[in-house]
Amino acid sequence: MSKKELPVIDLRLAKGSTRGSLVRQLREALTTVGFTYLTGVDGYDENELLRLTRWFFSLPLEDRMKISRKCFNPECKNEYRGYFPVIPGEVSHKEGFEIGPKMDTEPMNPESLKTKMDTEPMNPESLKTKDTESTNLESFMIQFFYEENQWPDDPSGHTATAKYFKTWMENYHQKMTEAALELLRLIAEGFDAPSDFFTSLFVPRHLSTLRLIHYPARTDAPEWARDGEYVIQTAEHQDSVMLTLLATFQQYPGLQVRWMDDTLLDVPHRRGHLVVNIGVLLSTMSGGNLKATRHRVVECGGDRFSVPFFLEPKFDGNINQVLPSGTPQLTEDPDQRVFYGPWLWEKTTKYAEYKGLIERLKSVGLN
Ligand SMILES: O=C(O)CCC(=O)C(=O)O
Ligand SMILES: [Fe+2]
Repeated sequence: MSKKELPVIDLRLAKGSTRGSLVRQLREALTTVGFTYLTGVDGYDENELLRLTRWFFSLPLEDRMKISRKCFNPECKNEYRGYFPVIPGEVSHKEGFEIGPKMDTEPMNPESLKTKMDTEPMNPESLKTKDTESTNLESFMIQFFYEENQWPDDPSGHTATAKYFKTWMENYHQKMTEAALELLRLIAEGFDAPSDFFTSLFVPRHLSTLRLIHYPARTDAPEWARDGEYVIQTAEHQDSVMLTLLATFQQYPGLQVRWMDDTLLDVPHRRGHLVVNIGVLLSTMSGGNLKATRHRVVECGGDRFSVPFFLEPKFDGNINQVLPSGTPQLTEDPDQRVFYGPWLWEKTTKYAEYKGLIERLKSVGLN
């Protein structure tokens, strides 16, 4: 890799005799840089995505707060999916709206999933014993992660736009899921694993998250949110998930990726291209071969919008697996199942915003 810019992958090459070459290109990109541009995603419409994202954040704050997480507005019903406001005093300076997969049937019934999980041992590290308490906690976690999306109903006279927004975003979530699962098949093939090596982790009910982000301009950024000439909007980090498909937009640069020589590379927008990167979970499941590269967002002279899609397994997907030629890294025991849901719960509830929820659970004898 001579040039210092992200490689470009064209998903259209997955069809026909060019697939083998695409598999090799993808493996090279993701085992070195860990980031790539991705084009050729069927139906990807960045103009409409940006228009609707802007529309959402132009709604009165009062309307957005009606569909926020409970920790930001006790009157809301949702704990996990929905709007989150800017938190003053944090380096990460953004508001967002998080959307899970569309629930095709009824919302998840914890009993049906639990019956299935009871036949498979849970990871003792995540959920100590199978006594009543932990079983109740398990039910709570399932309901928490599988809660239904909430949507703006826009009482200010744009009801048709609000309906269109919901349908469009549900479809976009589905399209991103399909593209991400095709990438996982191509990745598996690149490691001489069966094409569907990862598929069972996602079917039938994965927990992937589509996040619309608005970074408001910060005119008076404090010293601790600066790095030399830059104002930081999202501190340097690795994504924790399997794969991220990030939509960026022409007017809003600001993404910087930690290159292999340890310098930070500006990643400009490319028309019709998403940016794909590996998360820690998939890196772990590849025995460290796929790189979960660090990246950050810096202010680009005003407001900024972006839309990452995070591919995540289902609640009872066993994440203690590794592609051929690697050893499982999550536990000492390769036969030990580690389910995604409880693993994610441990991580999610460490955030300050969930302190209140943990207190509530403790007060009723859970957690
Ligand atoms: O806003 C961006 O361009 C990147 C956001 C990001 O890295 C993240 O949400 O994990
Ligand atoms: Fe990220």
